Amino acid sequence: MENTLKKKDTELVKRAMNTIMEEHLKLVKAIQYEDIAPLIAVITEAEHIFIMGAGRTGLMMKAAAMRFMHLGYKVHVVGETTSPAIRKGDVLIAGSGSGTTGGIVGAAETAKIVGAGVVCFTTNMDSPLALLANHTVKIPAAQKQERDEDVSKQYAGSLFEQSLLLVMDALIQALWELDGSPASDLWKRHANME
Ligand SMILES: O=P(O)(O)OC[C@H]1O[C@](O)(CO)[C@@H](O)[C@@H]1O
Repeated sequence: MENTLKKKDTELVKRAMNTIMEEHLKLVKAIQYEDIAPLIAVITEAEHIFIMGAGRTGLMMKAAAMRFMHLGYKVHVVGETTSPAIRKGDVLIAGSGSGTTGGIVGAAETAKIVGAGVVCFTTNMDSPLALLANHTVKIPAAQKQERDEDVSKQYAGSLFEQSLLLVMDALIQALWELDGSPASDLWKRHANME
């Protein structure tokens, strides 16, 4: 009996993983990579990179911020105590599935006022954040309150949040390839106090 249950649960988890992977395989084909390409110049030319996102979206953005630091960029996570003022010549990179999260839209407005660039990753091209941004990358995933099983069977913004990390990592991988530094150089920047 116990073994049958374990087998059933194993199959359940395996099926869930397949569902997620199938959603990603479909999503990566729908991404407009031409919209991501200009970000290579935007990021390499920025004096400081400011990273922002809320909730789970914010956790993915923080993971990307860490890699930008490993690559040697001057990067700040908006809201952290050591994050300075954004200025002209800097860029704000914001992730928001809905594109309506108040603090992020407010930060994008501030960035625009001082003359900094704004990049956003969102599912919603008509959102206030997308309309404010200089560069908008559409992640073709479900919005957090959209229950369209054809787009995603996962809860809320999960597909968006996972894809955001993958897209940011693809961008970071491309930046690393262009940079050409050996992994040992990046490794020196890893935190040695954790
Ligand atoms: O990606 P959005 O739409 O800005 O939402 C931010 C976050 O808000 C939440 O709804 C609650 O924290 C999360 O699910 C999501 O990651």
